[in-house]
Amino acid sequence: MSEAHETHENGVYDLIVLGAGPVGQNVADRARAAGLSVAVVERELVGGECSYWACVPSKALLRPVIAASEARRVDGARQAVTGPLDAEAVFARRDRYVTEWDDSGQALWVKGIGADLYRGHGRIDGPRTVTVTRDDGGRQTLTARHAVALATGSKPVLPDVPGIEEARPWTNRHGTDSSAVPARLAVVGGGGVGVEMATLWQGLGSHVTLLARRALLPRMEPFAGELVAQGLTEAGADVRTGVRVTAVRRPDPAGPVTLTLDDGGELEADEALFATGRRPATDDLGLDTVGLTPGAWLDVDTTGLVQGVDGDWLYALGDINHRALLTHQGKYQARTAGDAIAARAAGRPLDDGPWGDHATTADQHAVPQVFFTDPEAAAVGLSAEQAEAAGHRVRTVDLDMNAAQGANLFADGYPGHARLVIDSDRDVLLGATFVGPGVGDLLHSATIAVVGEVPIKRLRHAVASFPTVSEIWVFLVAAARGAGH
Ligand SMILES: Cc1cc2nc3c(=O)[nH]c(=O)nc-3n(C[C@H](O)[C@H](O)[C@H](O)COP(=O)(O)OP(=O)(O)OC[C@H]3O[C@@H](n4cnc5c(N)ncnc54)[C@H](O)[C@@H]3O)c2cc1C
Ligand SMILES: NC(=O)c1ccc[n+]([C@@H]2O[C@H](COP(=O)([O-])OP(=O)(O)OC[C@H]3O[C@@H](n4cnc5c(N)ncnc54)[C@H](O)[C@@H]3O)[C@@H](O)[C@H]2O)c1
Repeated sequence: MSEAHETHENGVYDLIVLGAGPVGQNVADRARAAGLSVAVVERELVGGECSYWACVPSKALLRPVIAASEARRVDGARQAVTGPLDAEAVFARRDRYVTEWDDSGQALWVKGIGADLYRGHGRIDGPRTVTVTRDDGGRQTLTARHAVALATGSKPVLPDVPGIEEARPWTNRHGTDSSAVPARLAVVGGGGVGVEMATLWQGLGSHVTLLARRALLPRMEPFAGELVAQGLTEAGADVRTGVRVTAVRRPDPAGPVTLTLDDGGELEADEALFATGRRPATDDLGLDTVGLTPGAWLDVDTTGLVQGVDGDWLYALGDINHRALLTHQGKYQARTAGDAIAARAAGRPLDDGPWGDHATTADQHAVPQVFFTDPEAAAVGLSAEQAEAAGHRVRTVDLDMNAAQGANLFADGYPGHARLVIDSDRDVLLGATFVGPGVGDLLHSATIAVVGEVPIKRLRHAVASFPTVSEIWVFLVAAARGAGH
């Protein structure tokens, strides 16, 4: 295998990675560990959207909101948490986690794994060829011996309604990098970004109105969105479902923004944050030079190879393949593809059957997700509706979380609910959903049960410690097996 420094001068690498978000970094790391030479191309900040305008700043900002709320759920601690959050201190905490939007540490990490970092906009220019255009207009051509991995992520979508551009709406960018609390914030969209942003800004002192076309968190079990809506309402937010925004206006650039709604009403706010979905960052990637459609999500096989491109050299990992717009799932795809690229480069056979080393089988069966709302909503695998739609014969087991004494000790009046979705034919879990304070850290137990296809009968022997929130498993499994077990 060639070393990076040998190839640097002529721009030839075993692997070229476009995008240095968490996904690009992981595929680079895995390929370097296997001895391949790697170039990483990044046009903005090394670390990507996740590090600077998505996962990391949102969770850095949300944690103080949730921590204060959790304290208020515990008698004795509640009396000590009386005032509002110190917003300035919360923003300072966020600034530390995003290293003041300075990526030099992450750039050093890329160099530390022995990859070469190219700063600029990367575009494919025919098979195995990438051009990098720097901010100063300078261009460089790189050639890949074995593979090019696209990991350029996604961008927010704004609805096509009159006045939207002039109204200067917030997206996830201002929603995570602002250091001022708007007195009134309209949040449009009831998916993950919408509910987390509503929780966060309401917690920091805004009066939030959340507008959603449908129920909140529509891809989860219905009770998840219902309990999250209830939590937001109790925190003082105005949650309105079944409503659409038809126009936006901000006549005075320094004044408020007004949203026109399809129920005939209007809503005035100081800022409007649109969390109305994502599109792939593939519009300016040179996809047309290899027969693909610019701006489209990229369809990949289980190893991450883009379908419809000859020669087994082009991979698309993370958000842009639309399998699961989640950092952890993208990193899993990146580790898998990095190993597959190394195996293909060395002429080794692939282990790409279900659950093999070179297969992203979990993308289909066991994607875990935690929304850091109050209460938290956590799910893995299929909801009951999704399992039935997929043709499984299913039964469900439902319990309020306060069936576990550990939950009550964790939070007085613990608000929460759990559901297991069980394959009636094989008696294994297809999915699990937990809603309640702190359930995010309960989720991995369910992920292991789903991935491991652990029979419900065997799960009886997975004893949860008393008195933890995890004890809900004991009651769920007992209910799943029926009386007498
Ligand atoms: C508000 C918010 C909160 C979220 N919270 C979570 C969470 O808690 N947990 C979770 O798992 N997921 C979360 N997500 C989703 C998560 O952010 C994405 O799934 C993740 O960032 C995808 O990683 P990626 O590496 O594919 O893309 P990105 O992180 O978007 O990185 C892509 C990189 O590619 C670069 N790039 C793009 N085009 C080019 C080009 N032509 N040339 C060179 N470089 C290019 C970009 O500058 C960027 O640095 C959240 C998303 C949002 C919006
Ligand atoms: N903690 C986490 O894991 C986390 C947090 C935030 C986001 N994410 C991920 O990031 C991705 C993007 O999240 P998102 O919330 O931006 O997208 P999303 O697609 O999950 O939700 C967008 C919502 O906006 C609604 N919508 C679309 N157009 C609309 C319009 N014109 N008016 C009103 N509503 C409209 C949709 O019905 C949908 O409910 C998701 O896959 C999400 O899972 C993850």
